[in-house]
Amino acid sequence: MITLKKNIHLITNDVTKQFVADTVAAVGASPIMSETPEEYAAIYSKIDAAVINLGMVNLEKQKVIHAACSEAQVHGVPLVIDLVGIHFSAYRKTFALELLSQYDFQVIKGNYDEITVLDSNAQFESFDASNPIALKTIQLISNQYPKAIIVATGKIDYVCQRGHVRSVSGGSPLLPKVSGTGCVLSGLLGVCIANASHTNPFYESQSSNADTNVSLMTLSQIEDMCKAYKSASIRAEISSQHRLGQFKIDLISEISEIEVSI
Ligand SMILES: Nc1ncnc2c1ncn2[C@@H]1O[C@H](COP(=O)(O)OP(=O)(O)OP(=O)(O)O)[C@@H](O)[C@H]1O
Ligand SMILES: Cc1ncsc1CCO
Repeated sequence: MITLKKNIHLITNDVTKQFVADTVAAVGASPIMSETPEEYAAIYSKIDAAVINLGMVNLEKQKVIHAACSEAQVHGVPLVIDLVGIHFSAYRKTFALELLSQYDFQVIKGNYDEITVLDSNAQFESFDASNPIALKTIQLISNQYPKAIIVATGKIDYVCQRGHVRSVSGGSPLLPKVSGTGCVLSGLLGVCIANASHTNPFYESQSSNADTNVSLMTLSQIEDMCKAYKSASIRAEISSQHRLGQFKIDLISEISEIEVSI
């Protein structure tokens, strides 16, 4: 396996900026955290993937995110969106749906509650990601966004595109006890999609009749990243002897051992 040095633009929330930047750097990519649209034309000519995290949006940030997504589409840069907290407010949900209707995201990621919001018929009202999402629901959502790979995280991660679902189980129960471990995964999915786009003609053509096999190859790469992250968390749990603060530190070290396949 080869790891390429990729530039990843990350717009994330204030709670997780450091954690996400550290883990993207840990797998050998370069995090770029700019929230200055004036430099996006220059930056996006050198970017390999962008990750948009909705954790702390406000009007100003909405403009920043629109500028980034527009520039990404101009330069053919693959986009990941992390739907942090969209089940909590109509404001955030409306903005998320606006982005999803205006831009093509290669990966749409959220915990069960966040992803379920994309199904207008869903009735979930639970606070955390402990409710197993119905497979039917995620398949339905993935059919609504056929160009995207849907990643619904929790005790089991579901990775889905056009009705093809892969499930990834395992992982440390300490993961949901550390704030930002979902944001970290979306950063890593950005690295993954940056490497996939390097060898994957799907992203060059962006045609609606893209070869299904190529698309499934990317689905497998995303699945592998989810698995690698869960495995890293188990190793961190063991080395930290279940001590939560130490677990977070050890998780960064274990993430640095992940090799990104291309
Ligand atoms: N009970 C669990 N057991 C094992 N792994 C879990 C469990 N819950 C979540 N995870 C894993 O933790 C990571 C974060 O998932 P989670 O669904 O908690 O994200 P999140 O709510 O988006 O987190 P945050 O918003 O704090 O970044 C994922 O890799 C997921 O697989
Ligand atoms: C944005 C945000 N709000 C509460 S915790 C957190 C970071 C994990 O998403």
